[in-house]
Amino acid sequence: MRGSGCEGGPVTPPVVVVAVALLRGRQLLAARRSAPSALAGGWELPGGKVEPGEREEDALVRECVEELGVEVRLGERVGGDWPLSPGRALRVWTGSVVEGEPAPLQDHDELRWLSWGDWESVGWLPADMPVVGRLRALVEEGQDVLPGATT
Ligand SMILES: Nc1nc2c([nH]c(=O)n2[C@H]2C[C@H](O)[C@@H](COP(=O)(O)OP(=O)(O)OP(=O)(O)O)O2)c(=O)[nH]1
Repeated sequence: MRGSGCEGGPVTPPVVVVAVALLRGRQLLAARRSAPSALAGGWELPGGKVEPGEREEDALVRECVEELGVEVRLGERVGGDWPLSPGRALRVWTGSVVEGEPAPLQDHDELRWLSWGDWESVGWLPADMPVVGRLRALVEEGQDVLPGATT
């Protein structure tokens, strides 16, 4: 299109951080970061950066093995790109644990299954707050957000 005023160079794709909202019924797993110091003590959804050449969903399954020691099955995407710091985007899926019990093996010093009424009771990292709100709305609407959800 002429006259668009877009004079910049090629757009650099964002660094993608993937995270999973693990649900057990209406309980949500929150993880408290242990590092770096600027983020330590903040609560987040488990996950991490996608490695070069890696599929996003594969990265998320890998991170759950490394960080929590569990196998997960992913469900639906929650929203689109959630803003992080400039040049970074957070992409979130729902999921459920299919094998193992989550433990804070790496990057976290505490895990907590938050019951439905307590989802906002921890100090989420700023980027996660709207994600948690969106997820609550989806569950409230009765959307089937989990893979092969049973009761
Ligand atoms: N995993 C995760 N990271 C989040 C969330 N919210 C949020 O702001 N972040 C930020 C914190 C970090 O700056 C960045 C994720 O980086 P990370 O350190 O967890 O990534 P990683 O496990 O791949 O670690 P590394 O290999 O780079 O050490 O995204 C979230 O819910 N989950």
